[in-house]
Amino acid sequence: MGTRGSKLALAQTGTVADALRATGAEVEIVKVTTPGDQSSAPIPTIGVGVFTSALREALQRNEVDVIVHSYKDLPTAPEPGITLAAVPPREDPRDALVARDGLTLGELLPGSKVGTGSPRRTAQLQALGLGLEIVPIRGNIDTRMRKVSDGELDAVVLARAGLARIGRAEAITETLDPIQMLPAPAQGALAVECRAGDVDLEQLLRSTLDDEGTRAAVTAERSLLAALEAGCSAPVGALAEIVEDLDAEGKVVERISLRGTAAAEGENGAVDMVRAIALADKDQAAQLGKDLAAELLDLGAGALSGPAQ
Ligand SMILES: NCc1[nH]cc(CCC(=O)O)c1CC(=O)O
Repeated sequence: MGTRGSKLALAQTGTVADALRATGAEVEIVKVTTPGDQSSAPIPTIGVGVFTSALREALQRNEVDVIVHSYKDLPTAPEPGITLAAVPPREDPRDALVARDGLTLGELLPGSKVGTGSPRRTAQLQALGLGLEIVPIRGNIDTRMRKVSDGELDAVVLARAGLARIGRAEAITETLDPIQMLPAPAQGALAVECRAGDVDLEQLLRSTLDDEGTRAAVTAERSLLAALEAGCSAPVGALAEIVEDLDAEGKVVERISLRGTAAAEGENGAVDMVRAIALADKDQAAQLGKDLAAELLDLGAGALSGPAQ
C-alpha cells in the first residue's frame, strides 16, 4: 500500500490498512515522496495533482498495489488504468478554526491575521465581512498550527478531518458551520485506488471499505466541481448530505441535498461568493452536481478568469 510520508497521509493509510488486515489480508506500507511534499510554493502555482500523481505512478509501475489519497486532493478527471475501488465512510467534512486563546471567528477583532493557503477559504472568510487579514501560508498541519502558537498569526483554518486524523482535534477553537464556510468538494473523504484489472483486489477493497452514502455525496460535490471546470485550488465549496425526505406517497426516502458556493465578480471587481442549494434522488448524484453548477454559473460564478481563483 503506497502512501505519502506526511503524518496525515500515514494516519489515513494506517486506518485503511488496519481495516484490510482485519479481513486477514497482509499489508505492507510503502512511502512515496511527491513533489507536493518537497515544494513550498503555493498550491495554486504548482497545480492540481501535486500530491497524487507520484502515488499513481508508483501504482502504475507495480511498486505498490493500493494507494490512499485525501479525496479532495485528486484531480476531477479520471486516470486511465486506475480504478476508484473504495470510498470509506467520511470524517466530519467541515473546516475548523484554530485560534489563539480559544477564540472563535466572531471574537477575532478586525485586522486579525488568519492564515490559509486556500483561495476557497480566503474568499469565504472575506465574504463574512469581519475585516480579517488573510495571510497566505503552506506546509503541513503542524507547521500551520505552530504559526498560531508562535504568535505569528491569530488563527488558521484547517480541515477538521485532518486534525482529527492526526490526533490534534483538541486544538480546534471553533468548527465552522457550512453556512459560513462550505468545505472543499470531498473534504474529509478518502479515495482508495488500485490498478484497473486487478479485479480480485478491487472487490476486496470495495466490500471491506466502501460506503455508499459517502460515495454518493462526494460524487455530487465533485461533479459540481468538474462542471465549474475548477481545480482543487479554486474557490469552490460544496457539501452534500444524505437527508430523509417524503416521496409522492408520503413514504420516507433518502435524498441528497447539495450546497455549493463559487467565486463571482462583485462590485468594483471584488470577489463575491455566490451560493445555491438543490435536492435530488440518491441515484442522481452526478446530475445534481451538474445542475447546481449550472445554477451557480447563472448567478455569475466563473466570471473571473485566471488559474488561482
Ligand atoms: N490540501 C491539503 C489537505 N488535503 C487533505 C487535508 C485534510 C483532510 C481532508 O480534507 O480529508 C488537507 C489539509 C487541510 O485542508 O487542512
